[in-house]
Amino acid sequence: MRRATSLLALARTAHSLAAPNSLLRGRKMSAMASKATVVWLRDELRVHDNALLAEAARRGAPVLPVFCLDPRVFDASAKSDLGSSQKTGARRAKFVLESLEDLRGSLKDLGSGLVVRRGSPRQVLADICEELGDDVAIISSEAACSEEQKDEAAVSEIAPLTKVWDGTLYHRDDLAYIPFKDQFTAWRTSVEKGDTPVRADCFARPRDLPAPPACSGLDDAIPSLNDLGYGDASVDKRGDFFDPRGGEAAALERLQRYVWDEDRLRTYFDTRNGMVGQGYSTKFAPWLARGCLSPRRVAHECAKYEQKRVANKSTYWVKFELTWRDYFVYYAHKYGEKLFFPYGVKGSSQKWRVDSNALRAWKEGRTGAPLVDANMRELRATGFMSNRGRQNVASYLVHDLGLDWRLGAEHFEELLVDYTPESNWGNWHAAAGLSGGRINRFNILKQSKDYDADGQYVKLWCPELAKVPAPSCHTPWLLSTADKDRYGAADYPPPLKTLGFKGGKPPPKKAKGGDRDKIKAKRRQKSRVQAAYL
Ligand SMILES: Cc1cc2nc3c(=O)[nH]c(=O)nc-3n(C[C@H](O)[C@H](O)[C@H](O)COP(=O)(O)OP(=O)(O)OC[C@H]3O[C@@H](n4cnc5c(N)ncnc54)[C@H](O)[C@@H]3O)c2cc1C
Repeated sequence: MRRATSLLALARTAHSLAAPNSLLRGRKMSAMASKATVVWLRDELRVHDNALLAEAARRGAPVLPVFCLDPRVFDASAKSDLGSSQKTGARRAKFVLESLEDLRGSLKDLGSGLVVRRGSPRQVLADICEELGDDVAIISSEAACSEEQKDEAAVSEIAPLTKVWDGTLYHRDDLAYIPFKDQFTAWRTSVEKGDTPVRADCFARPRDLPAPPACSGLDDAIPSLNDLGYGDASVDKRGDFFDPRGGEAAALERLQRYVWDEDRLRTYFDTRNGMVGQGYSTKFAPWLARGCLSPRRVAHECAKYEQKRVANKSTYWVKFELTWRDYFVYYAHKYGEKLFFPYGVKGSSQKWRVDSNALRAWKEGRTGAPLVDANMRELRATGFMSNRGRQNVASYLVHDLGLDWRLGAEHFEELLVDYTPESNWGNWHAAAGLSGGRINRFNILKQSKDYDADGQYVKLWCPELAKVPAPSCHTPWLLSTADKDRYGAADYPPPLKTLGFKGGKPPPKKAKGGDRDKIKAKRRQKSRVQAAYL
């Protein structure tokens, strides 16, 4: 049942018209009667199904789309909050610049344009409003995370700011009467049982847009990677994860290729836990993250596929995964700044260790745990890691090494091309057991056996292990020195943490007599067997 007609929903669709203030004095603050509408774009870099452009076009006044390259985010020297990583790595910066080029082309085709300027949103938008004169209104999406919300508050001081909902599979207004439940399954079930629709009326790609008002910057070149201080952004091709090009055009090509040309949607459920190659999962995430692709567009494509080819568990499961994505958006909305607190939303009492050597080894893929190292090396070399990999390396950092999860989250924030604050920090919360749910401590050896039995993945990213036969490539510390030399594995690092033993520690050497000792000996034997994979 659709809930958009509820009073609460109506109140929300009426938008939040923030009180204007002093930066532009004397301006008549009426959004509907404004002379021009500035569309402040962040992660909505597309023209299909774009709620911001639809709202601006509806108003009829000249429309000026603007993107701010904020040096606190898009600059090689910008640091993460804890200072442990870059705020945005080179590959994501490149992806954003490509997306902006693509969007500018599409907007021009619609009779519009795009201003891209360096500076904080407050500064850039104040300058633009000053230039445009009186009666300017601004439209943005409604951010879930605190940094972006602070920007919104600053921008609302400049001119009337209307925030519209954009970017989720399920529209917030349709969920108005479904209380957000902290556990994913409970929340998803309530959404599905409530028969919440994915809105069928995706905003159509507009045929044209009101022409932009005269404004400097409409024809200026978009800054280059070099201008932002970045160097090399190349991608290692070993993973066969094509170098993802930013922009809506590339996003729609990927959708076409994955769903129709290669017919992979049919088997997604069975392949999604893979780690090698471009086709085991959709790889939609980089485009979804920057809003080059709308999740509703993906859901509608899946529905079309179900009608034309087949409807099965796989075709449902992509929508299921997009529900995870929504869950973290709503989770971030619910918990605000707590998303970034060390002890999470429930005040966990876990103590985190500080060990810069261990952290460096994890980041560089030198922990001596092959599955972890292979994944961390792939991330560093490509800007991508499979979901299976992310779960494992996060669990290893938090539960095996006991290090502060926020340092892991910041490293991901730097490197992931598909980074979003909601999905990244939310998933790290889940990995660190901070959201009140079951704590998933992954057994790295079991995971290696289950998902990389032939060692293909580990050998791809850890060339030192390329000649070690499976399953020993997952437990190189058990090889004799002679075997290490024979297989060329002598340079592979020793393990930071012994895997395969309960609690990560080898059993004590001296056994005492009696029944209890027999049981302990049996457990030890089991652990060794697990370690050796027999
Ligand atoms: C520690 C950790 C950090 C992560 N950080 C991010 C992040 O910054 N950005 C991001 O988009 N995803 C993140 N994920 C979720 C997930 O790993 C990626 O979305 C997925 O691997 C991207 O590949 P894909 O597009 O091929 O996904 P598919 O398996 O094809 O899934 C389809 C889409 O569903 C969504 N999705 C799937 N799983 C999740 C999930 N667990 N949480 C949220 N959305 C999901 C994504 O939008 C994805 O593109 C993280 C997961 C973990 C464990």
